[in-house]
Amino acid sequence: MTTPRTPLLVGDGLRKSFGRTQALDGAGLSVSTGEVLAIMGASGSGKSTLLHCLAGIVRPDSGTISYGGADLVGMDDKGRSALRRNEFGFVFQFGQLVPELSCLENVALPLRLTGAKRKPAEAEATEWLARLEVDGLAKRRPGDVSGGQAQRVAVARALVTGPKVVFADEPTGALDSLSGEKVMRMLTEAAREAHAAVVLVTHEPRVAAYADREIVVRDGRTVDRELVA
Ligand SMILES: Nc1ncnc2c1ncn2[C@@H]1O[C@H](COP(=O)(O)OP(=O)(O)OP(=O)(O)O)[C@@H](O)[C@H]1O
Repeated sequence: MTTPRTPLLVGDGLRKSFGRTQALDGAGLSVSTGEVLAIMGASGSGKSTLLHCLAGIVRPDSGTISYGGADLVGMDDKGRSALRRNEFGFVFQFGQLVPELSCLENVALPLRLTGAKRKPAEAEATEWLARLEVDGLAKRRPGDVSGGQAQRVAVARALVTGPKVVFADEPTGALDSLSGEKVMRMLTEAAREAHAAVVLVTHEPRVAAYADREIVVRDGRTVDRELVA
């Protein structure tokens, strides 16, 4: 899993301020197809801002981001939304599932948004729920399942469109350690099988242990884990 591969997503010299707070001060990283990369660091160091920049959610003040050779910083909002919808998947800490929809409808939603008809979308969603071992919850609403189950539904939803990159921001942050381990194992196994890269923000070493490689963010700058004493 650690053989060198062609970088898929590369950020370099990224700077971003919110008012007088400098969240990023020259951060950079690269992730390759099929690679699981953990971004670690203390609270407020800039991890989420870095992930949001790389995912095309937040535009950096300066620096470059290349995705498959395309310039993500210079791309217009329409192009960035299309990329997020078609090429990226997202798993956040909590609250990402639509409460009014069933778990099945939640997983089918990204496919529906890309124009798929209800039946094939739900058939695909059913397969993903089964892979994440939550197919028994298909008809339930997110509010009626456990936190760990909801995160596995969220992982199914992130992967259902066959994304090239999955961005996961503290995906186990609201879970007990046992449920967290299960979510991480399933997320990384499913992503590896699908040859998707994973960019994972976490402050927990146990969670980062599922990654192929770790980088650390300190005061808005990135350092390779191997170089950190
Ligand atoms: N939308 C925003 N508006 C104002 N300040 C922000 C915003 N987003 C981030 N910041 C600030 O930028 C800095 C970096 O925040 P960021 O969320 O990226 O850090 P983090 O390492 O992910 O933190 P945590 O582990 O606590 O989630 C912090 O000082 C934060 O308060």
